Amino acid sequence: MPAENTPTGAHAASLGKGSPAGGRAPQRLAQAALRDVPWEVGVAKPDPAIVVENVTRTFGGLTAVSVDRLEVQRGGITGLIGPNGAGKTTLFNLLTGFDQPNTGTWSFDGRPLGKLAPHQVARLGVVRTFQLTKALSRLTVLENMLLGAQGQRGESFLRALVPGTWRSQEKANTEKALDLLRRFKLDAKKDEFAGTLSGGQRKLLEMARALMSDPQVVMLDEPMAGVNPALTQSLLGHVKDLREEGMTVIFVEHDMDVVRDISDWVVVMAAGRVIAEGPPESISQNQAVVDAYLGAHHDAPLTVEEEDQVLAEAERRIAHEENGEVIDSDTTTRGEGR
Ligand SMILES: Nc1ncnc2c1ncn2[C@@H]1O[C@H](COP(=O)(O)OP(=O)(O)OP(=O)(O)O)[C@@H](O)[C@H]1O
Repeated sequence: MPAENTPTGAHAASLGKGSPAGGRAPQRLAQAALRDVPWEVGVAKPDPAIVVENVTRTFGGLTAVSVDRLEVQRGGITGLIGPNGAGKTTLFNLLTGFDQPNTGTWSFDGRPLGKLAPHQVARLGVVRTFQLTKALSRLTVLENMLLGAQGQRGESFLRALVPGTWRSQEKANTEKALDLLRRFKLDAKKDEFAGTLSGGQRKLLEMARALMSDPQVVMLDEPMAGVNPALTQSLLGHVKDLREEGMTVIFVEHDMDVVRDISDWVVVMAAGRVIAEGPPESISQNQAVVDAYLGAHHDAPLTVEEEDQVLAEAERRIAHEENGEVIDSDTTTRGEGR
């Protein structure tokens, strides 16, 4: 059932955006559009922004992604869930040009996106953030934002950093960056090095930076991971705001409470495949999902081996984060951001 509350919270109100057609809140529009869609894998959506067909990606003998068909409804928030190694990040990498598939096609608004580089995909309106944030430690927060202004004239950020050579476009970019930093409450940090930000603030910067290119589709890879509870609420509000502004949001998340809270539709992956999709309330009723994911994650206590795995994974992630802090150029390559 659609929520009764109009989701124009403090965040949305602060944006001063008008309400969409018919005065109905986007959450209700997205949920209404999806209300009669059957809970079936690969099902057609009334107004798909993204359509994925027969996309496979293997690494050696491992099939990381094998998606026959997936449509993502425009203007809604789609949660992408699944156990570790299900292929969620690889699918993000493929859809945004950071990796190339073995087979398959995908499109945004009917335009094929295959074989495009990430910046070309971004110019067409599809951007993503990374699980491990890619804020560049040795640039200031504002400079990081200017790097996000892709697809616009005078885009060389180096030029934008040299006083006296700013063009109107770069001035506009700076104003836009400052507006976004205010919105994400990072304006006071604009001249600080991104490396001094907390993990949560980096997530905010990552999201703010993604918005510099005026995207229509925003793909967020674990936007809440590692963020303290106070900032989680703020991040959740910002994700809802993207929908308020008419954007299509796809996000990867492990926390089912978060998924239930903000998703209009949930897609479940396991072993590279989509094994279920439907509104959030359909997911916990789905036996395949319970078997592949929820049961394994939430019901059974961890075995000693599983605990060791969790600890090893945590150590790996911390090591990555520490490495991430010394990244000094935006040289994203295949498979990065995992
Ligand atoms: N560059 C790579 N080289 C080799 N194997 C890879 C590479 N990238 C991903 N894989 C493998 O592909 C599978 C899917 O990984 P992926 O990171 O997409 O899963 P995920 O669902 O995002 O997992 P998590 O929730 O842990 O982030 C995993 O088995 C992973 O080890």
